[in-house]
Amino acid sequence: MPQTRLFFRSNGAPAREAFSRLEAAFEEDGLPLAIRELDEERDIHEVSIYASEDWEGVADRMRSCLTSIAGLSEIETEELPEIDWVAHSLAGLKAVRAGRFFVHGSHERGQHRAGEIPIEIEASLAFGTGHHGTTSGCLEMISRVVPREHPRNALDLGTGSAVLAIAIARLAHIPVLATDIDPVAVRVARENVRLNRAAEWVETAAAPGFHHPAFARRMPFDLIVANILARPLIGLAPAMARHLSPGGSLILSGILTHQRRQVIAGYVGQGFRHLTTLHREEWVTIHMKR
Ligand SMILES: C[S@@+](CC[C@H](N)C(=O)[O-])C[C@H]1O[C@@H](n2cnc3c(N)ncnc32)[C@H](O)[C@@H]1O
Repeated sequence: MPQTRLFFRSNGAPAREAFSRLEAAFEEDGLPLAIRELDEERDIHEVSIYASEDWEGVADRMRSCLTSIAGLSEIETEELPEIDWVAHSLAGLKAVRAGRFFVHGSHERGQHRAGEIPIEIEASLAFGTGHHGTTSGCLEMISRVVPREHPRNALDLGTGSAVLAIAIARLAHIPVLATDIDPVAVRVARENVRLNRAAEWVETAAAPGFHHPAFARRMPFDLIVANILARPLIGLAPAMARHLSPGGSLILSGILTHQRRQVIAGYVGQGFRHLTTLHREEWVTIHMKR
C-alpha cells in the first residue's frame, strides 16, 4: 500500500513537545512517527508521521493536537514510492562479507561459508544492510575486538536495522541494548532481531542519545558501538565515558577521514585512548578504550 509522509519543521523544544503529543494521540493507530535533527547549528528538527490511508484525516487530527504549540511550520506531505523491498533487494543488493559476518537478503539465505556468521537483513526504511563503509567497518572491528576482549554487556547506539547488535549477539552470546532515535528504525530493528533469532540477547528501545531508563538499568557497558556521525558523536563523548566501564571498548563510525582527529581529540578529553582505525572508502571506524 502506498504511504504518505506528513511532516513539519521547528526548533528542537517545540518539535519534541509536538512529537510526544502526537505519540500519545496516535498510539492506538500504530502509525510510525519519527523525529530527526536536520540542522544542528540552526536547531531545525523535523517530525513525521507515516499514514497508509486517509492522510487528510491524519493531518486534521495532527493540527488539532498541535494548535497550542508555537513555531511549527505548516504540515507538508510527501507521497512515498511503493517499493517492493524484497524485489529491490533481489535486484540491487548482493550479500556483504565483513570480518566474520555474511550480511545477506532472504534470496541469499544459506549461502554463507563455513565459519561465517550469517545475518539476514532486507533493505528497508532503516539504515544498515552492510553495504555502507561505516557498517562494514564496524562489523570488521567487532570481529577483531570481541574474540579478544570477551565483553559481557554491550550497547549499540544508533542501531538502525540492528545489524551490529545482531552481529555482537551472534558472535559473543551476550546481552546487547540496541537503541535508535528513530522509532521507525526501532520497529525494523525489532523485526530483524526476531528474524535472526537474537531476541534472547538483544533489547531494543527508541531513545535520543542516552535518554531512556534502559541505560540506567543496563549500564555500565563494556562494549559500546555507535555508527552515527562525527558531530553528534563528539557531543555524546561525556555520556559515553559515563556509561562505559573502565577498560571497556568503544567502536565509533560515521566519521569521514578528515574528521578523525577531531573525534579522537573529543574522546581523549574524556579519558579515552585511541587504539586502531579502519579505513573504508572515505569513512573511518575507530577503536578506543577507556
Ligand atoms: C548510520 S546509521 C547506522 C545504523 C547501523 N548501526 C549500522 O551500522 O549500519 C545511524 C543511525 O543512528 C540513528 N541516530 C542518529 N542520531 C542518534 C542519536 N542521537 N541517538 C540515537 N540514535 C541516533 C539514526 O536514526 C540511524 O538509524
